[in-house]
Amino acid sequence: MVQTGYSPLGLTKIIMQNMKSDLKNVTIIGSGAWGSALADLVQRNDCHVQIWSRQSQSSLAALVSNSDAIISAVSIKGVRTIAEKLQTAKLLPHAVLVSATKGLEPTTGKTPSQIWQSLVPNHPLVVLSGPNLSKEIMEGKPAATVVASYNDDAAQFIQNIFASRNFRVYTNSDPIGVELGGTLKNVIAIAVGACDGLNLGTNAKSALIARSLIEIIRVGVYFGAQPETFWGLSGLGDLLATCNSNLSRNYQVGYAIAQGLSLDEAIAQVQGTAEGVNTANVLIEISDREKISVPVSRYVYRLLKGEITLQQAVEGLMERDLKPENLENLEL
Ligand SMILES: NC(=O)C1=CN([C@@H]2O[C@H](COP(=O)(O)OP(=O)(O)OC[C@H]3O[C@@H](n4cnc5c(N)ncnc54)[C@H](OP(=O)(O)O)[C@@H]3O)[C@@H](O)[C@H]2O)C=CC1
Ligand SMILES: O=C(CO)COP(=O)(O)O
Repeated sequence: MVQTGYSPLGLTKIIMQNMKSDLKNVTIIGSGAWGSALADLVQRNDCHVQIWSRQSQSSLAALVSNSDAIISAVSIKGVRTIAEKLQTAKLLPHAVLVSATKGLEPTTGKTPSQIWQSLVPNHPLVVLSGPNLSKEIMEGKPAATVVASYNDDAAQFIQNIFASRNFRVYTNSDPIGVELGGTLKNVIAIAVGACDGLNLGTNAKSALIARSLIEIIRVGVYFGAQPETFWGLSGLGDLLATCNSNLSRNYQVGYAIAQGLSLDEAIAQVQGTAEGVNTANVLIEISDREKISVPVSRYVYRLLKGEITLQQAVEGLMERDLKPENLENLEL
């Protein structure tokens, strides 16, 4: 992602002015679980927050015309439509866009930030991702996240908007890595939910998480991410959160399948969006095309497609050819 069309120095000045003024205007797009939690966080920080969803009567263009920060928390299927709306809207010149979606676009294989960047290139873009189960955040429990951007000033601006006593916010300069950590772990959370649903034990679960992190890094490197980003909050951190909590919708999908439910039944039972199902499809298309080895995600994909049973997935993973652990060569 290359930021074009604005002056970083000008942005710094405007951001500093904004930080000093009492009230920042923030628009959150998406009133689902995550949009609502993010709105709650921003509200704690003396910001004027407005939430817009596709059900709103108000015009999005009118709402964002005075926003210092515009935060998109819709699921992946809504990202392009929303970005297209903002493409034609008149935004404040210094407005910062924040993408909080964890998914991959089916038709293009693009990440949300890539979609935003291609459609609204003249505004700084920040990716927000981390181990952030919305229910815990709504309950005011302590959590940490990452705001990543190629533009340091924009990342710091968003850091200040969100940071509070209960929400620790780190900046990072690898947005694509931060974004993919949050996106790809959703597929793994399905695998781990199934592993727990089958009661396969802590050794199996730990092996699954550790080996999955390696395949997440391989995909990340293909997308141009820094491998070390995945050891942080948005990679390992989010993998642990999502694979260890039955608050995770993706984990719930895997668990339900292990209880004998079909994928459709599992999705129907889960409240809200489980992005890992679609992400598995897109990821396998990419890994087939680019010859990236993603064994765990591939078994999740085949399981969700109904090509194999869960038992066959477990056997298939255990019976793969023996090989070195090979932590130095993560591109393969
Ligand atoms: N919940 C969580 O703990 C976290 C979620 N995320 C990510 O945030 C994103 C949203 O998740 P979450 O809020 O939990 O999901 P929900 O299912 O609760 O909400 C989804 C949101 O996306 C909107 N949406 C869906 N499709 C479209 C569309 N075609 N056009 C416009 N808007 C659309 C929905 O609008 P409507 O209400 O009108 O249907 C709703 O606002 C996901 O990518 C998720 O992975 C990230 C971190 C934490
Ligand atoms: O991304 C999340 C936590 O960081 C939310 O996970 P689920 O989408 O699986 O609920």
